Amino acid sequence: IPAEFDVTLNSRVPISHPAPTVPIKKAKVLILGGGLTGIIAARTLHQAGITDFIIVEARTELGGRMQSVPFGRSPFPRVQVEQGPNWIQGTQTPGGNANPIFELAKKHGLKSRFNDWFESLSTYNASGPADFLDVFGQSEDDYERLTVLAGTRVDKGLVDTSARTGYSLGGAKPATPHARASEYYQFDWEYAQTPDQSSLIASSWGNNYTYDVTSGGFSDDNQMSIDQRGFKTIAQTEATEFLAPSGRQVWLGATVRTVKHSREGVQVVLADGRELSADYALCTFSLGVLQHDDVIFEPKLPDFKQEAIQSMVMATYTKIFLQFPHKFWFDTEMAIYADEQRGRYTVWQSLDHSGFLPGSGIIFVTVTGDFAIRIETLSNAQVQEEVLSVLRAMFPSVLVPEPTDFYFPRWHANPLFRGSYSNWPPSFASQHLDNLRANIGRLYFAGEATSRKYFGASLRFGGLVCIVEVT
Ligand SMILES: Cc1cc2nc3c(=O)[nH]c(=O)nc-3n(C[C@H](O)[C@H](O)[C@H](O)COP(=O)(O)OP(=O)(O)OC[C@H]3O[C@@H](n4cnc5c(N)ncnc54)[C@H](O)[C@@H]3O)c2cc1C
Repeated sequence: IPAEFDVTLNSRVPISHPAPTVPIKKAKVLILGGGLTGIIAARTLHQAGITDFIIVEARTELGGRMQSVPFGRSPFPRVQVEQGPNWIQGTQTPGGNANPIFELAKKHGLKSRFNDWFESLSTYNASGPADFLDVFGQSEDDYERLTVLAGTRVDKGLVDTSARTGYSLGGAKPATPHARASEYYQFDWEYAQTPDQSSLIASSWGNNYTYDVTSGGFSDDNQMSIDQRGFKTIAQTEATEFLAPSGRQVWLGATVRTVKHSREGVQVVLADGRELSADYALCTFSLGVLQHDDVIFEPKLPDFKQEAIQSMVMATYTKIFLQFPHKFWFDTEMAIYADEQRGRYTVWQSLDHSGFLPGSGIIFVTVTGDFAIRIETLSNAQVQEEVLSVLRAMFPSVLVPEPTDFYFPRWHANPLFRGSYSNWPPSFASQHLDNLRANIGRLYFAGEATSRKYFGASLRFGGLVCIVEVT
């Protein structure tokens, strides 16, 4: 309380002095979170003629998990690398449905390139280069059988199982480091958790609705953004097309602490004490944020909602970027490293490649799931040492130099995300998804995790579904 308002501190202030109040900003709709879902929800409202909304975002820019960061040290120019999403997964087949992200990319002239995950691939183990592409080919067939099995179970009305059970029923029981690394590349690298931790049916849905044209998917291409404006440019440029130039519809640097909801409306209290109120609110915060109680709901969310929130998993997918004074690695786009320990620094991608960022000296390795959470507890120096030891094993005849730059984000610890994207565990029932999406009176929910077809690793348009009801 400022001293001039506090009668106990300053007796000259008359006792009748009005109590200090923080002005409440009123809007028709508050959109909580300025990621892609929040932006598209705002666009939907705008198109419906409702312009009295405010996007409330804690970060200093829109885009959410779409985050490009400058990376690299002299003598190389610094380049933008994507610590969040990188690929448009499934683009369009002639005459077929277009992935809405692909549409945005075309509209805003995103520079991207086809990324050949399956044909431009080198393989290594702890002794160096090792050709196990035949084993890898087998793992592609195993994954194909897995998705077919999931479809059969849905058709027969059978219950879900883990993807591990599905693999085993299909006869796939990887027993060697080569087979386990190949399976990891097919599965964990997409779902950010192991087959044991993932739903058979839901993981296959995600795959089919994205890649399989006969199941309503877009195409089997993965298009990688190499745009130096950052992948986020498609979200941010789209937003500037309809948001008021005055900036009144967006509050940046505004961290929500409390969401009070009632039959009359929704009131939001920010970390700095400012308050906003509205007739409706649409919460697009990540599943991880909801799970972690970073935001307090008053009254508490009902039991059915809390059960749904806690039943899904916010998985972690971490890219570790390294820059070296010269390129000493493979000329393919991708590489698999098969360690004795499943999932230990398995998937490598060269950015210093003619199709991507040639001459950049950059390579990155991706880790997922529990291993990704584990490295967040280590220091940068410890992780760098582990990664370098793997590179030395992969390239025994090379004197692997010290990197000129090294970086990885800590998605799991980040209070605005608490992980990278959602994954369905085998115990997740379909009803949980309905409950995750369900509104509580005037408080609506959207975002990546609330999408039945595209939860997890595909950019989400969940906001569209809920906002129709709001309008
Ligand atoms: C490492 C990684 C790799 C990925 N790879 C791909 C890929 O290649 N292709 C693909 O299609 N998808 C990928 N994804 C998934 C994709 O990024 C997400 O599905 C999508 O960005 C989710 O958008 P959203 O708007 O639902 O959520 P978010 O982007 O999380 O938006 C929610 C917003 O809420 C804000 N927020 C959180 N808490 C608060 C608070 N208390 N107060 C105010 N604001 C708050 C956050 O800052 C954020 O901006 C990846 C994600 C990650 C992290």
